[in-house]
Amino acid sequence: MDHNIWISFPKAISLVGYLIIAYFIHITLLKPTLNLLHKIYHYHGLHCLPKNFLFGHLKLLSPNFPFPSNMEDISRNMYTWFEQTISTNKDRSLSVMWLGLFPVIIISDHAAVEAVMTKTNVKKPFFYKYIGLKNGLITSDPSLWKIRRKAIEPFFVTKRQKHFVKLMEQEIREIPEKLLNQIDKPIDMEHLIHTSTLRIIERVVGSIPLDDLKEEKEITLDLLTSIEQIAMKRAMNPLLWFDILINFFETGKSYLKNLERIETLMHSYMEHRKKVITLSPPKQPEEYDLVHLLEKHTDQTGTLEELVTSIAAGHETVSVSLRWTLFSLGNHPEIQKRLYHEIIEHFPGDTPTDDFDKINACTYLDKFLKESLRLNPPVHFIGRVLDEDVKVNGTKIFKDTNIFICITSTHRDPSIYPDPDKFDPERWNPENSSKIPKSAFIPFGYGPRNCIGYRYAMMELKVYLIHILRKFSIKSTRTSESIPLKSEISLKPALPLEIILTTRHNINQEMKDL
Ligand code: HEM
Repeated sequence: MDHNIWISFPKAISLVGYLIIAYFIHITLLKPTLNLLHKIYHYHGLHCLPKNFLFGHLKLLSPNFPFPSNMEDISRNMYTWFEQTISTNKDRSLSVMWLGLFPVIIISDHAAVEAVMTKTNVKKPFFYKYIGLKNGLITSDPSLWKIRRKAIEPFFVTKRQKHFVKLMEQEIREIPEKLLNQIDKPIDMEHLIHTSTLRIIERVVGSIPLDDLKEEKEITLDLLTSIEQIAMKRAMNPLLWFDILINFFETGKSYLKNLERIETLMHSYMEHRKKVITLSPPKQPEEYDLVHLLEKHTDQTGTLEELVTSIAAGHETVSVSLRWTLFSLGNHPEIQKRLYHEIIEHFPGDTPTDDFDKINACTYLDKFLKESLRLNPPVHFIGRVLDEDVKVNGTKIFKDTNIFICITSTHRDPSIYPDPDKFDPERWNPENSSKIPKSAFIPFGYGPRNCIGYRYAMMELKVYLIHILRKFSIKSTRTSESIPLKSEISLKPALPLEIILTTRHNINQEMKDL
């Protein structure tokens, strides 16, 4: 009897071992494979561009696949892919992007946006992590996101915008002066605006004086641009999805090095900030920067994550929007004239533009900017992964599916925006705008994970426009339609947005000219 027990014990041990291995295989291999097969079967009937059975749309997006392609090709193809997919989907039902065998569901209809983007427990798709923002607000998972969002939200409330606008004014009032040697010839203000928006956000969130650390700021711009581009390259090539493999590619190596360099830079910004604050500590509560606030709620790692997130999210988006708004003005002299009138009525001569309430009284400026953000949203698609199944336009989207919301398409829905390609600020008159569903205008996202900096962004755009427009009249060298677009993480013009600035010597003369 005893003998039998001793024989069955090792057997029992091996049985448990087999069960553990079987469970492990089930969890790591079998379950995900079955889930994937189920999704492939479920989504294969949805609208999509012609695809390869195994590689899906990867060759369309990344022409050298399986080898890394040139970034310019990927970003242009990506935009073209979106355009063709949406334009061939007449009823705005769901579409699919097939990254190999992996489906990404594309939505654009405002009802679908409402169904997906109002969910709170959302994760971001896998490729967001390539942007290098770690657990910063944009990329963090729901549990950490809730804590950090609650902590950071007070920093961006309206009361603080009144202080931000004063800081913005300090930088932006210098811009017309800097442009004086560039008048009467075609220019793209990309570098000037890009540097300037970075200087402001670093001043606002990290107390870095506008003129300090010039070299570091230039390097930051280059590094963030390069990381954004490689992130897109990684997303479009499954071989680059694995951290372990990117080390075998030159771009992968330089990407990792760039991430390290950004971290080092953030440390040096923090060091510099310490010195600045010791020399001149903030006097009023509104002068406290974001780092002050973060230090109360998180450790040094968390503070750095949020610092780099707000710097990355808070300069390029504003910069691209501003370039588009100036370019659009240069193509619409009538709109420019009306805006100019409004601006000089509220801010004649060199009146400082740091009066929050007066800026908000410029209602046409607000409508004009909304129209510009509708037609040229700097972020043209955003991603979601839901933790529950959701029914969208009659089709079930399973939990854990990658979903892209295509903002450019949401903003050109003809049933919401008649004559959608027309640049028409009048759409935003109260009697018209009251008919536009909130989920149909989403340049700053929608729902709980919307843009935390949207008031800041709108205010900054307004201050820039007031300063530039009251000093210069603007003509564009091309039409908006002739500018090809490319899709990196943000949507960018693939050609310079050239404008010609002319000094407004004399207001009366200018009125006649316009
Ligand atoms: C015109 C300028 C801007 C545009 C078009 C824009 C657009 C967006 C969009 C579409 C999202 C949602 C992303 C998603 O759901 O995945 C977002 C999120 C975010 N934006 Fe902006 N943004 C702008 C300016 C700013 C500025 C100035 C800041 C900071 C000062 C900022 C900080 C953030 C942050 C931290 C998030 C993540 C919010 C969260 O998940 O809780 N953005 N932005």
